[in-house]
This record gives sequence, structure tokens and C-alpha cells, in this order.
Amino acid sequence: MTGLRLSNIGRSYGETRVLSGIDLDIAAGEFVAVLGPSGCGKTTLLRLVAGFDRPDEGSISLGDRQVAGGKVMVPPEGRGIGIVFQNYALWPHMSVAGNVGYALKVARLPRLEREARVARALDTVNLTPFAERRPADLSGGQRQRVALARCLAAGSNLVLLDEPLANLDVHLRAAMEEEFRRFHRESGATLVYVTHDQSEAMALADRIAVMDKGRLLQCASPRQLYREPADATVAGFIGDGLVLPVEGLRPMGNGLATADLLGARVRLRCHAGEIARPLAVASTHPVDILPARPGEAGIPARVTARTYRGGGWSYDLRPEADPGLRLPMMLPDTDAAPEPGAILNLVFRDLWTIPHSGNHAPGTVPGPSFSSHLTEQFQCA
Ligand SMILES: Nc1ncnc2c1ncn2[C@@H]1O[C@H](COP(=O)(O)OP(=O)(O)OP(=O)(O)O)[C@@H](O)[C@H]1O
Repeated sequence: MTGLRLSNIGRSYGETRVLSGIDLDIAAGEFVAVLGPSGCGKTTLLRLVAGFDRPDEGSISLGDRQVAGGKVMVPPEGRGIGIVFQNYALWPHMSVAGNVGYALKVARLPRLEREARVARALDTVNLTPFAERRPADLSGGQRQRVALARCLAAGSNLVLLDEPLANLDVHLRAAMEEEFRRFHRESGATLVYVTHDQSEAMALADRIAVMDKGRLLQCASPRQLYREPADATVAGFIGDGLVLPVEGLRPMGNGLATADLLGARVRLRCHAGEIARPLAVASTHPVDILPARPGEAGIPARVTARTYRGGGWSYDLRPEADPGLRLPMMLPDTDAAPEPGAILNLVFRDLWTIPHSGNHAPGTVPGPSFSSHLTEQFQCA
């Protein structure tokens, strides 16, 4: 198994700065997804790791061996990295077994060993019965598995996957997610998986590296990204996140703080080292906004729209204290679903204080429309 270390990677094309100051340590055997909107630099990063391109700044190491940076530039074939593209890159005139064993043949491995490795790899991805078929006679998912088997047979300890599910239909994508999980478990390889689909990244990866405009914003477990985004942009990317300004932040020293949100004093989670600040930014999610119980204090907001979603309702609300702010809310199905025009008292079940360094300057705090715009970009890109 091989870990991967990127130190201060920068890359420009002409005047265009595509990657800046990327630091990322991936442990041997880890599954890391690189997530970001179209054009944020994901593929460029993968190409640098694969050796198809060289960084202008910084260095790349595989295990304890530097492969790029300064005067060092190990070519792709010298890096021992497996690559799975969305278009599979299979030889059409060769059988499945031929494709899987091709690199071993070029490397002049003895035939018996070659056949044994190909058979093992095909078995791992459940393709043994298809060994003699041509790629044209396989489904998209089966072709993807041939590409995975090829990495396995070549003994790649590090496998790069560039949007491998992008060409597959929804049902096949779900099945292939399971396939990737199994591949990771059984091969023990380090996987770096580029995607702009956050549900895919959440479902598969040990950690997700979130990129935007050529920068790495945060690399953390899916749950930590969702619950403790490092900055307002990540908060807006992940899980339809909302970013709300708060005032008078007072940490209580136990990972909790209080602050004023839309005229009400609320409790928030925060970093242990959080400091008192007059202005701060909190993140939350639509599922954490609820109507207050009878007698409970809450934030008054008017229902401006509701949509039946099958099994539940989605609401748009405008807080009375700031009608320019749109708060989305999800509620389970009920006969007493509030109608447009109704005033509800809202409580926030969970709020996270964005750490100080992750805040935008006062006055440039992105509101929900900014957040949902980014989220949309993720889903549609
Ligand atoms: N050879 C090149 N010359 C000039 N600009 C380039 C080159 N390669 C990439 N770019 C630019 O660098 C930026 C990042 O591109 P990249 O393909 O890495 O993004 P991406 O995040 O993988 O996007 P997508 O999800 O759409 O594939 C884009 O603005 C792209 O136009």
C-alpha cells in the first residue's frame, strides 16, 4: 500500500491559476474523494498525481518516494499508479482477460504468473465468466469492473478514479458504489476518487477533500464536513447547508456557545478554542429547522411556499426579523401541514459556529441563495 503526499502544489496555464497551495496527506489504504464544482481543478490535480503533467510549485510523494517537484519528474509508467477513467479506456479488439493482463504482458511477466494474476483480479470483481468477451459485449458497469480488475492485476497500490460513474445510469451507479467499496476492502489499495457528486463522495469515502477555485478548502470525514464545516463555502456545499450571520457569540468553554440569531438567543456547537466575537457565522441544514413545541420560545417566520414531496412537505419560510432571508424546512406528512401565510415559531435543532478563520469578512457573508446556488452547481455540473 502506498500513501500520497501533496505539499503546496500550484499549477497555472498561462495567466490562469488552476491550483494554489494544495496540501494533502492521504494515508496508505485510505479512500479519499476529491469533491468540487466543475472547473475547480480536480482533474488537473489527478493528472499531476498520475504524472501526465507537472506542478509549477510544490512536490508530490508516493510513500516516501518523491515523484514530482523541483527537478524530479517520474513519468506515469514509473509511478505504479492505476487509473480508471469514466470512458474506461479499454482495448476494443482484446478480450476482457486480454485487457486486464495487457500491462503484465508488456512488462514481460511469465505467462503462468500473468494468467494467475488476471484470474485473481477477475474473480475479485466477479467477472470470471466474462473473461473471453470483448468490451463491446459488456454493460457499462461491467466495463468499469474490467478497468478496476486491470488496476488490481497490475498490482497498483494507488488507484486514481476520475468520475468513474459519470456515464452510468442511476441504478448502475448504486450497484457500482458497492463494487468500489468491495474493491477497496479487498485490494487494500489507496483510492483517490474525483467526483462532483457529493452523495457519491459521502457514500464511499473515508475522507472528502472539498475543492473550490483551485484551492483545497477542507479534507475531513463526511460526517465532520457536514457537522463541522471549516468555512462558509464548505458549509454551503454540503447537504444543502445554510449559512446564517449571528451576533454576540459567547463560547461557554465546553464546545458550546450562545449567540443572537434573528433576534433570539440560541445555542450553537463550536470548537473548544472558540473566542467571544461580536459577529460570527453559523451553519445549519433544512432538516435541523423545526417548529417550536407549544409554549417553547422560537423565531417567528412566515410560510411563503410549501411543496408536497411524497411522505413529507418542503417549506420556504421568511423570518419576521429578516424577511429577505429564505429558510427551507422539511416536515413529515401530516393533515395539519401549515399553509402559506401561516406564522410558525422556529427552533434550530443544530447550529455550528464556523471557526473564525473560515468566516467571510462582515458584509460578505453568503446567504442561503449563495449556498443553494453552489449546491445546485454540484448537483447539476
Ligand atoms: N491545458 C489547459 N490549458 C488551459 N486551461 C486549462 C488546461 N487544463 C485545464 N484548464 C483549466 O483549468 C481549470 C480546472 O480544470 P479541471 O479540468 O482540472 O477542472 P475539474 O474540476 O476537473 O472540472 P470538471 O468537473 O468539469 O471536469 C478549468 O478552468 C480549465 O478550463
